[in-house]
Amino acid sequence: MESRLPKPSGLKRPMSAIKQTLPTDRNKALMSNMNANTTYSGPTVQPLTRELQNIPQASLMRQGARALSPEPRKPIGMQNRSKLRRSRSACDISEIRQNLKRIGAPNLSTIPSKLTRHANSTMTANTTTGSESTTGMCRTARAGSAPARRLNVAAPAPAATTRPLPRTAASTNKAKPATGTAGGGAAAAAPKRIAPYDFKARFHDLLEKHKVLKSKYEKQVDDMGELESLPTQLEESQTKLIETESMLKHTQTEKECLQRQIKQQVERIEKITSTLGRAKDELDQLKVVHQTIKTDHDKLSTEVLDLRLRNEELIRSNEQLAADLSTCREQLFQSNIERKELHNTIMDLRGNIRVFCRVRPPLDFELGRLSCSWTYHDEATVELQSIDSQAKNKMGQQIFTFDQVFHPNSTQHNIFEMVAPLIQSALDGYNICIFAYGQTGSGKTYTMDGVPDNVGVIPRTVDLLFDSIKNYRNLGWEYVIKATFLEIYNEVLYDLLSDEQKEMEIRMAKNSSKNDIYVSNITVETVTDPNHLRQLMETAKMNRSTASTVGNERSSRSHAVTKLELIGQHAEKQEMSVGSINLVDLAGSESPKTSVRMTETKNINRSLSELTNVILALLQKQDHIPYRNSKLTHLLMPALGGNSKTLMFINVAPFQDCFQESVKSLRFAASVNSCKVAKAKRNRYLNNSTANNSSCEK
Ligand SMILES: Nc1ncnc2c1ncn2[C@@H]1O[C@H](COP(=O)(O)OP(=O)(O)OP(=O)(O)O)[C@@H](O)[C@H]1O
Repeated sequence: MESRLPKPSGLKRPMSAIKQTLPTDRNKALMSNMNANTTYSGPTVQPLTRELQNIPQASLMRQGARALSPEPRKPIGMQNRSKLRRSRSACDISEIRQNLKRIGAPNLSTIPSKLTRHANSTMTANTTTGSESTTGMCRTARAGSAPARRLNVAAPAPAATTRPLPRTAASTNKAKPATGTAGGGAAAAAPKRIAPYDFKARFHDLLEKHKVLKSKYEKQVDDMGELESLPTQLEESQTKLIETESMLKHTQTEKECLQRQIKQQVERIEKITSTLGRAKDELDQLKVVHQTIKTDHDKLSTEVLDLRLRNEELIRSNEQLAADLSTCREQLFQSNIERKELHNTIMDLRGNIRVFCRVRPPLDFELGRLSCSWTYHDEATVELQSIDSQAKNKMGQQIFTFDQVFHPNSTQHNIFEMVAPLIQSALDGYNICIFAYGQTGSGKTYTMDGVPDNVGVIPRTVDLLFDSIKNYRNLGWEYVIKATFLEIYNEVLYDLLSDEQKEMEIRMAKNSSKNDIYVSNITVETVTDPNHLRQLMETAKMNRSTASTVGNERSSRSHAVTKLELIGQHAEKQEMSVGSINLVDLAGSESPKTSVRMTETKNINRSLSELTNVILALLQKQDHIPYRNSKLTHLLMPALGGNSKTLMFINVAPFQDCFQESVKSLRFAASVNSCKVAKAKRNRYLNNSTANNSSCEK
């Protein structure tokens, strides 16, 4: 086939000037600049890419021209051939890649492997063809394999060691005969130079190169994409860096905080250590104390054992004593009953109505008043004489005998000594009535109430009652005291513990002996202690009607009756004892001639007169005793009628001007003293029977 192509000899080798302008060289220069700047800033292979893009186009153009134009081709100019020569071989690509590796472009690391793969595939594909290009590509691959392996190393290798020498090899091969076998496998694998006229071979060669370069280009494009993502990665890295810095700051803050805490903990540990030291010292001391206590404990344990033995002996002894005590108690109870019987027998022998006469002393402001002549023959007999001779002749010698006579020097204590046995009888279940009778200003209230610094019968009775109750408690008796305070003024009853105006009547108690009476609507207070009773007495005293009289500015113009009911129970013996004490402060008797309150005086004198009549009727043992003729006698009926022990104080003033009234009172008292009253009965109830439905023991 005749070819109109110029002969190969006509082809000229590329000029060195052209070679100097190869993109490879430009890339080398660029890479060296980049290495100098130590920074890689993006797609440094752009010029190479543009030229590489031109290669296939030129190749296609030539192919197209060849395919489309059967006409003889235009002679390829020198420039075209130099361009062909300037087209990059695989060695050039390896050189570029090495440069990229030197600048540390991490995304180009895949190039050698692809090159290697491409070279291998090319070698495999061209093994069958056995063309020179295959050998050349293998050389290229081998030349690029070392840098390819080194691309995976982080630090770029020196350019001298990694720089491939494709053209040198090519020139060496070109200098040496292609058929030489002395070089062994390397010489045999040297690329066979394509004849300049073998356009087909060259075309294939170029095609292969194009494929390689195209794949390289694609790889570069991929790498470019990856490189383009570097700013984003950089931003992310910066963001991460900022976050890391903030975390670092936070960590430093936490670290400082932890250091402070550590410091505090260290101080605390030091404190605890010192405290522990002190505690250890204390522990040592306590151990010593413990040892001492343990020794004492051992001693005490021994003593306890002895004491237990002693206690057992005492328990046995105590049981024996308890049995003896029980026997003694029984004997004491029986003895107490006998004592009560004997005591009350004595009281009976002394008389159920006893009369005590008391002559009061003149007061300091009364020393100028004339006194009668008083002669105290013995403790029971008193003689009274008027100092007026005319009256003395008329009245004669006045001698009176009573159960007891108290002269002006007698004290409140002397008086109460004689009263106390009666109070004891009240606790034994008897009704007691104590009243004071006498002229106004004679000392009745003084005897019954006394003055604050020298109390009379009623306050002393209260004290004695509560003392006796304590003693009776030891004998098994428990007492309850109920108190009422009543006033009779102008024949009307008043409750001294109440301010209310209410209807009050003296009534007979149902289902009882005929002498038992009670007052309706009266306030009954249960007294728990002496002070409580004194408060009640004070209230009653304040409520009591008083009015001034000629004889006494504080003279009471009414009868005051204080009643104390004593209810005792013996749980073991199931016995009950109910006694009462009536303490009566009578209104003073007064002559109507000297009185300025006639109505009061009339009522007072009438009630006192009725009291005299009742006592005389009792003395004469009349069938009818006029108790109901006055409120006073009606109220005192249980006390006068028999089931009672009555004590009457006759109070007299020592003065001459009181002589007539004194004689009158003393005569009345003497008549009462001679009155015989039936034997008193003890209110004793057995087996929890009540006072109202059981019969009294006689
Ligand atoms: N034994 C006494 N020792 C000292 N002073 C007494 C004695 N008896 C009475 N007095 C005093 O005499 C005065 C009159 O006594 P008291 O008030 O007791 O008489 P009275 O009989 O109660 O009079 P009335 O009937 O008017 O109430 C009082 O100042 C009283 O302190």
